Amino acid sequence: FKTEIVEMLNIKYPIFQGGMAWVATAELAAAVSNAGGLGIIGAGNAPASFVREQIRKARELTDKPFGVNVMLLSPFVDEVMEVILEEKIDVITTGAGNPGKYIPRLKERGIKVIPVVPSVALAKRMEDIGVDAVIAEGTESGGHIGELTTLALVPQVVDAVKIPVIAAGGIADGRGLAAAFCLGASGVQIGTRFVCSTECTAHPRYKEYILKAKDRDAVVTGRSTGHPVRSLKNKLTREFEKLEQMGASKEQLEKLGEGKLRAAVVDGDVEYGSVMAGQIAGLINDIKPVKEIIEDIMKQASEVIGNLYKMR
Ligand SMILES: O=C(O)COc1ccc(-c2c[nH]c(CNC(=O)Nc3ncc(Sc4ccccn4)s3)n2)cc1
Repeated sequence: FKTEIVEMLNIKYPIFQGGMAWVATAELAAAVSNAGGLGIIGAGNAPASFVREQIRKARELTDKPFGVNVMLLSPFVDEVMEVILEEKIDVITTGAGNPGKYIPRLKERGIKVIPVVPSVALAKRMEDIGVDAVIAEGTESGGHIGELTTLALVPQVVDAVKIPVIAAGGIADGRGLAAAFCLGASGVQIGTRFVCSTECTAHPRYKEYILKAKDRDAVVTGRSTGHPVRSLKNKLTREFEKLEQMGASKEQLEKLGEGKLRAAVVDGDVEYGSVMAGQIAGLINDIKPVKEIIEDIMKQASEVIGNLYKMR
């Protein structure tokens, strides 16, 4: 599948690994890049020193291209961008905001910028300011989400912009990759599926909780704060729902959510931590090496597309 995005980034397969905060460390990103996808280090809310260290570690583990995801709500976003400019990273993705103010300096360094967009309007604005591609992420995704589904958002973004579109949200196997191609995407970004990989450094209890999840367990909390987040049902989400029903303030709700992703990913606190995962969690029932995950996706996508062809 030699798509535009494969050519642009000099990768083998049109598969990005989501730059998930706390989860997407150098080990996971390097494994994905070594397997032919685009591994992406998640900067999350971490300071510049952490990001520099992860980049150094990734460079020891792979000589393939890899990216860094900049979470634009991070208090350290400016210093993290400085590190990215200094370290001459090939490509960055961005999330949870508009990277507009950083584009000129990134482009002059030849760094490719691929923002996540939750709407057609933002996709168009991003194309106008010169980004290289967009990741159209549906509400099925884990973590901080928009309102539109992948099936509705992706074709509308594809029709609205000329730059390549990566589909994200609810994709975890070859059927999802084949579906994304049918909608006009040049590739996919996958998150939850890569959490359940051997090389992922998230706590084993976090991975187990995803394996046990069913289709309706990935619920949304925090809509009233303006930053809705999808995570697996547990005591924290029930606490969130109760507070929201009681009309708790934005500050109270954000206070409740603080540090909870780290508690889940690093300490394995799946009861009171924020076990961020997408609606596709119910499809994931095993922990496999990244190479196997990627090769299974490519093999199944070929079979599905072959069968569709025969059905004509
Ligand atoms: O016009 C604007 O500025 C609004 O623009 C946007 C609005 C939303 C998005 C968006 C949605 N999804 C993504 C990419 N995915 C994510 O960013 N997923 C995330 N998961 C956990 C995160 S940590 C967090 C979460 C909330 C509040 C504070 N910290 S970020 N970006 C991108 C741009």
